[in-house]
Amino acid sequence: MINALSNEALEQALTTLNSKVDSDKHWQLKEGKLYRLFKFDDFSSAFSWMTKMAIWAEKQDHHPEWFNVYNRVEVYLTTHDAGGISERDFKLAEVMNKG
Ligand SMILES: C[C@H](O)[C@H](O)[C@H]1CNC2=NC(N)=NC(=O)C2=N1
Repeated sequence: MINALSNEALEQALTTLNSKVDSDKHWQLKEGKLYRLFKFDDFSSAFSWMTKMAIWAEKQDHHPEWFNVYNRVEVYLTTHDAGGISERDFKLAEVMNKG
């Protein structure tokens, strides 16, 4: 079992995550989930990134909710088991930022 982060811990973790990257790479809270838009050069680049992330996600048993159209991937992270956003979502967000 894993706990959802408190609002305070969530804001703190979000600030730390975003402090490492430029503002076009920032995550935000949307619909109660950790959200970021990723943009790639083309579909091939987007999909190869998704494939790499999918393999990592499967190994961790923690999976993204995502929507791909051509070179754009919208990612929403949440932890159903915790009923909110947990450390696992922030770990996955870090991995996704690195690509
Ligand atoms: C049974 C299995 O461990 C769970 O359903 C896992 C699978 N992947 C998951 N992915 C995400 N994002 N959140 C979860 O709570 C979750 N739970």
